[in-house]
Amino acid sequence: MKYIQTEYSGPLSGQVRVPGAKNSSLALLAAACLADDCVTLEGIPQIDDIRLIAEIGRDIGMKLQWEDGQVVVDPRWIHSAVIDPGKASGYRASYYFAGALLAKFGKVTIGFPGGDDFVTRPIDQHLKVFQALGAKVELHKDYYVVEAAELKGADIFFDTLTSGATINAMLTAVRASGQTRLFNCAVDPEVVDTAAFLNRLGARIYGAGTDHIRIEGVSYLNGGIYAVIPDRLIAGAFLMAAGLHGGQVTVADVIPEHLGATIAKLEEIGLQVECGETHMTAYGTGQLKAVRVRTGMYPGFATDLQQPLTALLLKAKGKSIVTDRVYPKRFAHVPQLRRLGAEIDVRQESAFIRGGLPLQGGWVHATDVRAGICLVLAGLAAEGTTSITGVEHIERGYEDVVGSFRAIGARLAIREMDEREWMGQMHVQG
Ligand SMILES: CC(=O)N[C@H]1[C@@H](OP(=O)(O)OP(=O)(O)OC[C@H]2O[C@@H](n3ccc(=O)[nH]c3=O)[C@H](O)[C@@H]2O)O[C@H](CO)[C@@H](O)[C@@H]1O
Ligand SMILES: C=C(OP(=O)(O)O)C(=O)O
Repeated sequence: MKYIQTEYSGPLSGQVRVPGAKNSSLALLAAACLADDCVTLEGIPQIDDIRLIAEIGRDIGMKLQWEDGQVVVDPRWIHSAVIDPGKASGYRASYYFAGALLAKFGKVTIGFPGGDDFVTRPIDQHLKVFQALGAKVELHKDYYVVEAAELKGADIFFDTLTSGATINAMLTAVRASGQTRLFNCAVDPEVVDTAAFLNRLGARIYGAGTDHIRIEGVSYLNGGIYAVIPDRLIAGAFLMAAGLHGGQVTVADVIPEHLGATIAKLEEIGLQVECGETHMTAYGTGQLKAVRVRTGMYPGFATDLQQPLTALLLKAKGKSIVTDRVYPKRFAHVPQLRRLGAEIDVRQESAFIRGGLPLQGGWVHATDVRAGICLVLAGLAAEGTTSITGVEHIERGYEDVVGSFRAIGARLAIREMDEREWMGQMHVQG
């Protein structure tokens, strides 16, 4: 059993190179299925979610080959649109294979999405897209089947802002006959990135990045080369690390505009943030202010950054309130932070944080990727040693979490324990 051990670390300073975005990469690799020739993707991170996609790809005949930091995808030999339910449920964004394979083959059988568990993560808007474009959806216990004799363009009004279903609608409609118009679309950078990639292959998608997207169906998509956008969520968490003890952290290879709401919130808390064209530096002044944060869909404050921000707010004297409007139950990190001495109450969709209290190291468990990063930050701020289990969740989204935090002076390591030690720990933790 792997765990991460962190030690109290003083001011964190240094530079981190930000890898390609997990959430875009998951969409682009499924989108690559739609091409009629080889596609080269640059910047795809080597994380567990991507390794799972490579396995799914192998099962269905789509080859993925890593060459000098690029992934070459050959979709010409895909022979199956049946995806093992266990693998599909091993990560969240398997629904993109549903859209892409339906578009290419007219039928797909696939397990329900897994990924981080925030109590409810419906996929009704994805299914609505498939049906609106002419497909029949059958739901079974562990999998669903989507089938269409022909996909025909349609007008689709999303009931809620969803980046996943907006992307999936583009994947499904890109080869449909006629015109598809999407209304009330998410405007996340990952939506724009997916549209830009498909357009590079010859798709005709207009308006991505606004709330209204128009897609003119095409019958053929070329191969091509494309670089995925940087991971704004990894970048954001490293900027927050600068605030823990008054350090200075530079994130390189980023698109600063993608982090507008994060910069504004960090400045409100008391950090200074300087932006260059492709890098950003956060300076912790040592004076942190308690604040109110409400998550929202892009360009609002990202739900994926509320957990790391909570770790920072534990250091800000006074009462902070973090409200998650996107995933109102995304607070599984809170009981873990309490183990380290944090005083946080969760009521409805908000965490009420009493900041400025000392934290003391202990054993904690990461339940999802960003909860894991929150615990790493809290562990670096806590006196003594903190041991974080659930590393597999962090590795879904981070290539080398230990190496990248060490690059800014953090004291942490990956450790292993055998089953007997683990059982002993479980006993101590109750
Ligand atoms: C792989 C991936 O890209 N994951 C990201 C993606 O998840 P994901 O694509 O699952 O999230 P969405 O953008 O779709 O979800 C946004 C909101 O819409 C709701 N909703 C979504 C789909 C649906 O069919 N019905 C519905 O009600 C969700 O419950 C949520 O409240 O965006 C989330 C919100 O920024 C991020 O936290 C995740 O990191
Ligand atoms: C929620 C996340 O991931 P996923 O949607 O893949 O579960 C995340 O990246 O924070």
